[in-house]
Formats: sequence, C-alpha cells, structure tokens
Amino acid sequence: MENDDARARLVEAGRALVDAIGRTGVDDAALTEAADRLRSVEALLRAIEHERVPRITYDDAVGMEAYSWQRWNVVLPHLEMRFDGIKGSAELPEGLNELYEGPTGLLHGGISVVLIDALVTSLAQFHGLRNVTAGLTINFRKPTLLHTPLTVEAVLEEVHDRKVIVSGSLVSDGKTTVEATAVLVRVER
Ligand SMILES: CCCCCCCC/C=C\CCCCCCCC(=O)SCCNC(=O)CCNC(=O)[C@H](O)C(C)(C)COP(=O)(O)OP(=O)(O)OC[C@H]1O[C@@H](n2cnc3c(N)ncnc32)[C@H](O)[C@@H]1OP(=O)(O)O
Repeated sequence: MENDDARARLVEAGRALVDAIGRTGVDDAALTEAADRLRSVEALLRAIEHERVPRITYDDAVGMEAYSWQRWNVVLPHLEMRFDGIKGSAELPEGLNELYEGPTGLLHGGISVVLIDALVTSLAQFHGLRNVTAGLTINFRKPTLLHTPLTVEAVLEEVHDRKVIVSGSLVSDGKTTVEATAVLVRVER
C-alpha cells in the first residue's frame, strides 16, 4: 500500500522537474541524457499504474469542509479548498509562475478560469449538488501578476430545481482581478 508522504515527495519532485524542463538552458547532450534518464524513471513508475489519477471523487466531496484539489496531479496547480456555509475559498500563497504565463508577466486567463471553475463546482458539491458547468461568464477586470499570492473565492448565490448559480473571483494580492458567474446544472451521475 502506497503512503501519502512518499507520493507527496514524488509529486513535489515532479513539479520541480516540470519547472526545470521549462527553464533549462543546458546543451543538447545534456538534454538527451536527461530525456533518457527520465524514460527510465517513467518505466519505474509504470510498473504498477492506476487507470485514473487518484483524486477525491465528487461523491466523497459532498459535505467535506476541506478538499485537496489536484494534489497528485503535477500538470495542474494544487489547491487546498475550504468551505464554510455558502462560501468557499482556496489560497495559492506563492501565486503561479511562468509555466502558467499568458501575456508577458501575467497569468493566462484560462488558468484563472480553471481555478475559479474548480472552486465554484466544488462548493456546489460540498452542498450535495452534483453538477456540471453549463455556463460561465468571465470578466477579467485587472491583470493577474505571476508570483503574487492568489485567493480564489466562491459564493453560492441561488439554488433552483436543477440550476445552481455560483459567483467566483480571483483575488491577487488583495485586488479582485477576475470575476465570474457560473450556471451549474445538477446531474444524476
Ligand atoms: C486538464 C488541463 C486543463 C488546462 C486548461 C487550461 C485552459 C482552460 C481554459 C478555460 C477553462 C474553462 C473550464 C470551464 C468548464 C469546466 C467544468 C467542467 O469541465 S464540467 C464539463 C463541461 N460541461 C459539460 O460538459 C456540460 C455539457 N452540457 C450538458 O451536459 C447539458 O447541456 C446539461 C446537463 C448542462 C443540461 O442539459 P439537460 O438536457 O440535462 O437539461 P436542460 O433542460 O438543457 O437544462 C436544465 C436547466 O438548466 C438551464 N441551463 C442549461 N444550460 C444553461 C446555460 N448555459 N445557461 C443558463 N441556464 C442553462 C436550462 O435552461 C434548464 O433550466 P430550467 O430547469 O428549465 O429552469
């Protein structure tokens, strides 16, 4: 049975590796050697593999006051979400880096949207409303800087028969940079 600490170490090393791959300036010989070594690490890991990336399922998430989103996924930022009544929030204390850059020096808008969408849908899930995003309105009010503390916020605004309205925002260093309204529709499974 794998243990969480060992997996956390691996994921931390993986995130550092992804950053290093993005930034490296070493010569072709070193790039080739690195690629070969990574292939052997890949083989080590693939000895036993899950079909899906382990994560908390929607069903498990119902009523959970804290939720660790994409903890084991090096491709996406890890968010520790917290829910309190109709409100949800998540912090990225160091912000995001150049791997998530859109315009020079700024966070890509699609990434802002992923962060907000993850929180608004999870807030609805916390309330037992199993849902998919049917509509999403986004306003990018101010540029979101890289390497700047980020807070994602969500508020459950309206619950109808099948439709749930949740507002969301991204706050960068105390300033709201992105505002969103999500229309979530309840689904059976
Ligand atoms: C991995 C790496 C990623 C990196 C990416 C970087 C860049 C990313 C950039 C940007 C990211 C943005 C990410 C946003 C999305 C993320 C969340 C998801 O992934 S969720 C999956 C996507 N969503 C779907 O697949 C739903 C597809 N749609 C459906 O399945 C159906 O349309 C469904 C279930 C939503 C509704 O269909 P029905 O036939 O069951 O029901 P009907 O009658 O149409 O709607 C029910 C009620 O909801 C209202 N409704 C439906 N859609 C609406 C809408 N768009 N706006 C307002 N109301 C709507 C209707 O008017 C109706 O309301 P009344 O009950 O009559 O009052």
